Amino acid sequence: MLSVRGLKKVYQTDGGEVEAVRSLNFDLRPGELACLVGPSGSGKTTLLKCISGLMSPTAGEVRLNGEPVVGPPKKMAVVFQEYGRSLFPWMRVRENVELPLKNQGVPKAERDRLVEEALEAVGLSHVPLSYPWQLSGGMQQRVAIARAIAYQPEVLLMDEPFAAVDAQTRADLEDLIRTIWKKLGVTVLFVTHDIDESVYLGERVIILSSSPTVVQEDLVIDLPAERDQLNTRTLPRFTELRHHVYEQIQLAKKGIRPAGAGEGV
Ligand SMILES: Nc1ncnc2c1ncn2[C@@H]1O[C@H](COP(=O)(O)OP(=O)(O)OP(=O)(O)O)[C@@H](O)[C@H]1O
Repeated sequence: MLSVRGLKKVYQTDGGEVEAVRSLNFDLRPGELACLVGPSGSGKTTLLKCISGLMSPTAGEVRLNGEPVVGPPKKMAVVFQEYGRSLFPWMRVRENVELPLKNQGVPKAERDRLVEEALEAVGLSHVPLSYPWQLSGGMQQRVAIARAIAYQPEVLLMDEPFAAVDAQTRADLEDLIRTIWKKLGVTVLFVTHDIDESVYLGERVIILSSSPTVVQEDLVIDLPAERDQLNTRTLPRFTELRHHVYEQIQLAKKGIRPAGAGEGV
């Protein structure tokens, strides 16, 4: 469904060229939930900007359902880390969720239904008339998630969406993402700094090398599909996978790449 081929991004700065991403190759199948981890500065945000069509790559391409991505695709939604800046403070919760649908020309009755369903899915049906600043950080991030899913995307990109919320809320939001993902069958690419989170959430973890970036490893997460915060995290296999991802990131930071890294799928 989503294909990244030979993706390269070089930024032009006053200090010269910065090669953020050298050559990235991977594919996401329809309905897959993949996490993306890598050392700080390895180009995760750069990659998401290229995938979402917000920025053009220097070379290579992104394809969605076979079509090259040259601008923001209709069937893609993005949730950013900074919920405080991504919601409009002068709009009520339901208006924030409704806005992209309005912009798309979705008729009023259908908008109402989609907004209601999305708020229900994230457990916020009781606060449609609140303003974002009247809600906790975790609730604001759930509004951002509701806005993304109301839009009925085929692909949901998430850029460290839970980095700014407390640990307990984070655990709840992780479970919310898995529930929504299963219910909607949406393809999710989830960027995180948190190794445990990547293993807990993903069916796959794509580990990036340090800059200039290639795929260090593309790891299948063979944990049971039914996951819960207590039992899954205490499984011996969870510990093994977490250990493995951690080790790869440490190697990536030292610039050590396993044989075959960067060759793609
Ligand atoms: N607009 C820009 N202009 C110049 N260089 C940039 C720009 N954006 C990012 N970079 C550089 O590209 C590299 C990758 O940055 P990017 O933000 O994509 O990494 P990241 O993996 O998301 O980082 P982090 O995990 O710290 O959020 C870094 O060296 C960064 O300094």
